[in-house]
Amino acid sequence: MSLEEAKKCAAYKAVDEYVKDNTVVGVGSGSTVVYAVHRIAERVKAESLKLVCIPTSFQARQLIIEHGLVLGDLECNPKLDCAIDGADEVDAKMVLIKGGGGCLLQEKIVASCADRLVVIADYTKDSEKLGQQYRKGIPIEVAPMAYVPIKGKVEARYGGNLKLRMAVAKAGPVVTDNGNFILDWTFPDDKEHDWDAVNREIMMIPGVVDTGLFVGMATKAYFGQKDGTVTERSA
Ligand SMILES: O=C[C@H](O)[C@H](O)[C@H](O)COP(=O)(O)O
Repeated sequence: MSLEEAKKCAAYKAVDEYVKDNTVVGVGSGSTVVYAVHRIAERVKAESLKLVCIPTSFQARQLIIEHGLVLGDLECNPKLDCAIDGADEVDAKMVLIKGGGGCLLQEKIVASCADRLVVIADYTKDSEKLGQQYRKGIPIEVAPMAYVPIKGKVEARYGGNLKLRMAVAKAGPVVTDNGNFILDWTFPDDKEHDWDAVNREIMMIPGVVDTGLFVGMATKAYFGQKDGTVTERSA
């Protein structure tokens, strides 16, 4: 079974178990979420579900519109029943790295408004420790004018290396949906990190908009496996 099939199995299971009638659902970003939106649309049609979908990115907004789902926002729907989102890595304590696709800020805001954050991923995201499989580092969204001082401060405090994420089909850096830059922090993996404390400290640096560390947010994770089964982890 392909990696895409594994993503699909996890996404379908999460949608089937968590999306209920008359609820407000957060729609995450990335490649795995595409399968979740397909499944939500199938169920809305088959079961006449009444849902309002809150996007976490331009991509998610497009997916909601393309599938004919009801698009909402936090202004009208500040409380969500659940948010379904992908992750770049999930550790044994359900700490997540997110933002590989640059969408961490809106994802974290939407997840913080949801009763539950449900993660959907394939088996390559399931790790004992962060950094075990995802080697691109922890994304940190920053105000463009502050990227050099932030890089220096995080490297001086924690070590490792922060790299400005560069665009692929554009000259210069990636600019997020919110007009910011992303620094990818490859952190030293020779020691244990208290990710809650690290996240709080980095968030205090002026110019840091948010980090891709999601600590104490996810309540459930579904990992699609090579054989088509889905394993689960709860917080
Ligand atoms: O910025 C992107 C998001 O945090 C994604 O949810 C994350 O990168 C996982 O994406 P994918 O499902 O494509 O692996």
